Amino acid sequence: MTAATKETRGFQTEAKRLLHLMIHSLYSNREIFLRELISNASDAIDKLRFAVVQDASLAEGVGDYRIQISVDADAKTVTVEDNGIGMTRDEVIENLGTIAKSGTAAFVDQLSGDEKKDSQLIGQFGVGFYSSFIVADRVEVLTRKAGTSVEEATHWESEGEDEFVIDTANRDAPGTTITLHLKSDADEFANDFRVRSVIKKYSDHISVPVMMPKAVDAAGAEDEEEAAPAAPEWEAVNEAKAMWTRSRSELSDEDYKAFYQHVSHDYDEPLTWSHNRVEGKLEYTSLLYIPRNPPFDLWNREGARGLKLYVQRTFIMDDAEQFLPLYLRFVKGVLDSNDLPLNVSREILQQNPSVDSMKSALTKRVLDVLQKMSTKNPEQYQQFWNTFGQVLKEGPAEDFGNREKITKLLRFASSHTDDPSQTVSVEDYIGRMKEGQEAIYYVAADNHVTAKNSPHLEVFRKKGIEVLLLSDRVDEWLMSHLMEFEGKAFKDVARGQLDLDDGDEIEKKELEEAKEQSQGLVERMQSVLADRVTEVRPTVRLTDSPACLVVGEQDMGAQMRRILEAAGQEVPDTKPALEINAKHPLIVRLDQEQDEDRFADLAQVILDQATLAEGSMLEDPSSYVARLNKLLTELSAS
Ligand SMILES: Nc1ncnc2c1ncn2[C@@H]1O[C@H](COP(=O)(O)OP(=O)(O)OP(=O)(O)O)[C@@H](O)[C@H]1O
Repeated sequence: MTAATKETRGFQTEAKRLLHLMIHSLYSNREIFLRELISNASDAIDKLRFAVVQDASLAEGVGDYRIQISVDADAKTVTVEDNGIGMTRDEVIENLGTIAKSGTAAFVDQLSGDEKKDSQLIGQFGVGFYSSFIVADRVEVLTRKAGTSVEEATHWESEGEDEFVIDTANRDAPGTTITLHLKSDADEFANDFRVRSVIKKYSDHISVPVMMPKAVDAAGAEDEEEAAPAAPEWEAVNEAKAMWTRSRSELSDEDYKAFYQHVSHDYDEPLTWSHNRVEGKLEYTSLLYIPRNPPFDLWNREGARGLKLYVQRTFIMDDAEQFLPLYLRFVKGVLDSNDLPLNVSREILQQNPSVDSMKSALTKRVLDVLQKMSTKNPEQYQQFWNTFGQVLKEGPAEDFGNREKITKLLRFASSHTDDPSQTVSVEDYIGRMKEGQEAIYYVAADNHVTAKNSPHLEVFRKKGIEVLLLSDRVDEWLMSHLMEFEGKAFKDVARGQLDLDDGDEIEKKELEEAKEQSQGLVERMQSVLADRVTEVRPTVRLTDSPACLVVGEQDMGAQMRRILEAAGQEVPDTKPALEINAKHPLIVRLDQEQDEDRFADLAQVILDQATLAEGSMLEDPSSYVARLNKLLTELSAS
C-alpha cells in the first residue's frame, strides 16, 4: 500500500478556466450549487445500490440510504453527506481535479466572457461539483469508497483557485461528506430555513430522503446555558419517491420541470414531455422530455445521449443509447423496465429482444409527441424544428419503417414564401399542388439564396408551381431516402429531363420547334463542350437565364458531390447535360457567331456561368476569367 501522502496538485487548465467563468456567470443563480450536490449524492447512492446487487458485502455499515444536509450558522458552513458509493483517492483526483467530459476544451473555447450568454451555455454543460465555489471560498471533501477500509478514505480540500490538497484520512462508513465554507456574502445558505426551501424546490423527485436535523423545540432554545449538543434527529425534507413511479395526476408541471433539470442538467424548461406506464407483454415506465435547447455536444457523435435506465427502480446506467435511434438523440428522460435483469450491461442490452420492442415503442411515442405538438402548438413545434430539425432529417435514412411519420414532421423553406425559415410541411405543399401535378418538386443548393435564385426554378415560377428550397448539408442525403409521400414522388428540379406533364400543349410545341431550330447550334456546341457535358439540348425550363446544368436521373446531385469532395471522398466522375434557352439573346448571338474561336470561347463561358449559378466551383477559373476578359475587350473594341 502506498504511504499516507499529502500532496498539492494543480487543477487541469480547462477546469481552472471553467471554474473561473462559472463563478462569475452563475452568480445570480447561486442556490443551484445545492441542487448539484444533492444530484451527485443521489447518483452516488444509485451507484452503490446497483453495485450491491452484484456484491451484497458492499452494503455493510451503510444503513438506510439517505442524504443528510446540515448548516452551522456560526461556522458559516453547509455540509452535504451521503452514504453512496464514495470515491478512491485516484477517483477524487480524476473527478474533482479535471473535467473528464469529452468536448470540454471545445466547450470552454465557446465561452465568450459575456456573462449572460455564458451562463446559458454553462447551464447546458452541467456545472456539477464546481458550482460549490460560487458560494464557498473553501470546500472540503471526505470520502470513502464502498469496499475499502476505514483508513483508506480521502480528504480533498481547495479554495477553488489554482490547486487542491489531497490527503489520506479515516472515515467510519463508505460515502461522501462535502463541507462548504461559505463566502461572507453567501451566509444566507448557513440558514436552516433557506436551505430547506431550496431542497424542497429542487429535490422532491429524488428517490432517496434528503434530510435535515429536526428543529430544536422552543423550550430548548430558551435555555441560555450551552447544553452539550445531542446527536440531531433527522427528518426528510423532500417527498423521496422516484418521480416516474407516481401517477400523472399526482404530479404538477413544476414537478416535471424540476425532474427534467435533474436528468438533463439543462437549466431551461423542456418544451414538452410524455409520461407513460406500459403494461402487458412488456412492462415499463417511460418519462421522455423534448428539450428547448440543444446540448453543447449535439453534433459530437461520441456525445452523451440516451435515457437514464432503471430496472425495477434500481438505477442501472446513464445514457442508455439502445432505446432510441440516433436521430432522436436530443430526447432526455428515464426508462424503468420490469423485464430486464438487474445485472444488465450494455452488451446484454444489445442482444436483448425486449430492448428492440421498447426501442420501437419509444420511437413511436416520441414521433407521436412531436406530431401532436405540430398540430396543437405549431409555434412551439417551429421552435423545436429550428433547434433540432437537422437532427430529425437524419431519420428517413436511419429508420425506414417510420419514414412516413418522419416525413410529416419535416419542414422546408419553399418558393411559396421565398423566406429562408423552414416552415412548410409536405402536407402544406400537397395542399397547394396544381391540378394534375404529380410530383413534389425541390431544388438543393449550398445556401438559401443560391437555391432561391436557381435557374431551374424559372419555369416553375412562371407556372406558379411551388418548389421546396433545400440548403442544409444533410438535405440531399435526406432526399435520397425520401422517394415519395402519399403517392407523390419527390423530384429534384435539377435532375433528369423536365417533364412537368401538365398538358401544356403550347409549351410542347415550343420545345419541338426549339429542337428543330437549334439543331445546328446544338451540334456546334456539343463539339466544343464534349469533354465537359454529356449533351447540349434546348429546354423550356428557362425564362431569364441562357443555360443551366442538369444531372442525370441516376447521378449524384451537385450538393452531395461538393460535400463528399470536401470530405476528401472519391466521387464518381459523371458529367451533367447543358440545357440552353434558345430564345435568350446570348444564345441567339452565339448561334450567329461565325468566328469559330469566338464561338468556342462564348460557349465555354456560358457553361462556366451555368456551373457558377448552381453554386459549384469552376475547375479552371483562370481560363474562365481570361475568356471573359477577351470577350469584353473585343466588345469594347467593336
Ligand atoms: N457525492 C459523490 N459521491 C461519489 N462520487 C461523486 C460525488 N460527487 C461527485 N462525484 C464524482 O465526481 C464526478 C464529477 O462530478 P460533477 O458534479 O463535477 O460532474 P457530473 O456529475 O459527472 O456531471 P454533471 O453534474 O454535469 O452531470 C461525478 O461524475 C462522480 O463520479
